[in-house]
Amino acid sequence: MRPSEDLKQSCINNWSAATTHPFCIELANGSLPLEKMKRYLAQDYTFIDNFVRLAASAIHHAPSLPDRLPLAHFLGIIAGPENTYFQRSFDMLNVPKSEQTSPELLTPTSDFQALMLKAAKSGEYGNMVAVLCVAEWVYLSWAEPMVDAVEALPFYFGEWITLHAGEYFESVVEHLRSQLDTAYNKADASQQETIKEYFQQAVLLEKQFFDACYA
Ligand SMILES: Cc1ncc(CN)c(N)n1
Repeated sequence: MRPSEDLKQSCINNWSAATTHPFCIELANGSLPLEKMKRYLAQDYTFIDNFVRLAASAIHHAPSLPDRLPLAHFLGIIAGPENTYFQRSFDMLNVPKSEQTSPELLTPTSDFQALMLKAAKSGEYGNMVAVLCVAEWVYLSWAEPMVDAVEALPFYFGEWITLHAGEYFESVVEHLRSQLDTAYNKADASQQETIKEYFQQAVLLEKQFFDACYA
């Protein structure tokens, strides 16, 4: 079995809770209360900031140019269409400027930021791709089955699904999984344990992030 699949199975309960979360189900059927979506968007925009920093660090530490380029390309999507999605959604949902730039952080948001910065500062590529892989793979897993619902949804729900589904996004997740598989296979037993801890902590935080925004 691929190491990434083994890692996922090692925390399958939290994985399943995150990828079938009522927040995602209600987003996809259009019944998610707008106050919850606004809270989520404001928290997630701060998540994106540290995600970009972690991805930049992973690009720097990747073993070769072919390993670097897919993530570099994906950063362009985050800086472009994904960033524009947030701006358009903030406008449409009347999220105040102060909430857009400096919301009071919920505990899972600050814990996730700390984990991303810790992974970046560790200087270990395996730790970095463990966290990045979880963040995108969890989103592919919940969003992909929901794509048929998109047409009937307002853009602030529908585009959040399409940004995390489809052939291109699948290729991003496949890239992160194969980078994680390789880094894990090359690591010694103690480094493998550390990679596993990052992976499991990131899955737990994905679940807690939805819990906190949905509460
Ligand atoms: C918390 C979280 N995790 C993952 C993603 C996927 N881009 C996100 N936007 N926010």
